[in-house]
Amino acid sequence: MDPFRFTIQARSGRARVGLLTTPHGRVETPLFMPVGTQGSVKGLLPKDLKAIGSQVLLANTYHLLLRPGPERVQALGGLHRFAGWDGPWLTDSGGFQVMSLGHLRRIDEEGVVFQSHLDGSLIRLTPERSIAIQEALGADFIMAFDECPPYPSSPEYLKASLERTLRWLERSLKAKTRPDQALFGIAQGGTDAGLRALSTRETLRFDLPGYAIGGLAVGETKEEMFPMVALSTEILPEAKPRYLMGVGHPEDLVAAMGLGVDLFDSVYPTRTGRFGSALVPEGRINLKNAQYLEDKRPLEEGCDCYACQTFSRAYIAHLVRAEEMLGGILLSLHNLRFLHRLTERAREAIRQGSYGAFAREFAERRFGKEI
Ligand SMILES: CCNc1nc2cc3[nH]c(NC)nc3cc2c(=O)[nH]1
Repeated sequence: MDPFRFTIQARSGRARVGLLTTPHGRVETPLFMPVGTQGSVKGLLPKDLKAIGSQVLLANTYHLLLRPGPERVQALGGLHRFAGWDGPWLTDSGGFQVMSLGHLRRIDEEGVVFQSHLDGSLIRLTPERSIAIQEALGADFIMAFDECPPYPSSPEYLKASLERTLRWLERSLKAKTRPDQALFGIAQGGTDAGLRALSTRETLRFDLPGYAIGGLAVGETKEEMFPMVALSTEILPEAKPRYLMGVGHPEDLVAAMGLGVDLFDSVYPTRTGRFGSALVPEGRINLKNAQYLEDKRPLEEGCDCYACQTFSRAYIAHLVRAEEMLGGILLSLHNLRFLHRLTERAREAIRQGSYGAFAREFAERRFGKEI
């Protein structure tokens, strides 16, 4: 039986509720994946992530390659055991972080050569090596080794890059040995509709358990990004999960779920939490702002998270000003719970066949009035 079966449970317009089976349990989509870059969602205990409804965690291959190394993680039982999360994990393939973090030295047909941001040592990543690393780490979902072109890129560069990414996808698939891991392909093509369609169609020639929409959320405008998301989900098969990489603003999740996206990841909720901001239906409040120092209300009225059930905005504003660890911890916990509640409510609305009303109500509160 297919260890990664995906079945559609309900539809509302193009939005859908899916049930995704994995070797580490079944998960409901649409879902948001908290990012645990180095095998830890910064400041949060796995048991608390479970309690707020996290289902799948994401870890970064680039970071775990540099430290502690995939061999060590494997020797210590793999990611699930090592990091104390027995639900599904997804690892990325390392290329993207090399572009953004590592000191890229060269990119050619073989792969990429980069300098570690930790000690400057030279490291080579190829499709084969990326898959071997992800197999050692032991995630349930692994990603093909691709190139995410910088924004903006010329059509010529975009085309050459997407063609190489397709050759790298073939090599990634050939290098795969574990049947208990699902390899997702990643479509590219930037914000060029013709190239986006071409890359998506060519990626579909590989029969894979899921497909990612890559190359977006890299600095383009929303007006450029969303037509590419819509185009992608028109082409991608209904029966497979669609993963929009790096998208994590609430309004973007609501729009993309309405376009049939099933999986999301972003550092936004945890990073903005560490920087002192809380996600609320109207948008975001920054607890560094003096106006909250005597505000007895919770971060968000009606939120069921521990931070909102236990503390006031005034206390959390104090923690943020005092640079107490607990400030970032409580805000990260709330922000993730906010996104998990959003996807829970979205799944419920889809089941009721009323996703349009849900999206409109969300938009009215988010954009209806200034905070
Ligand atoms: C799995 C590694 N490959 C890979 N990661 C990505 C991560 C992203 N993160 C964002 N915005 C924050 N866009 C992304 C695009 C890609 C992409 O096109 N490819």
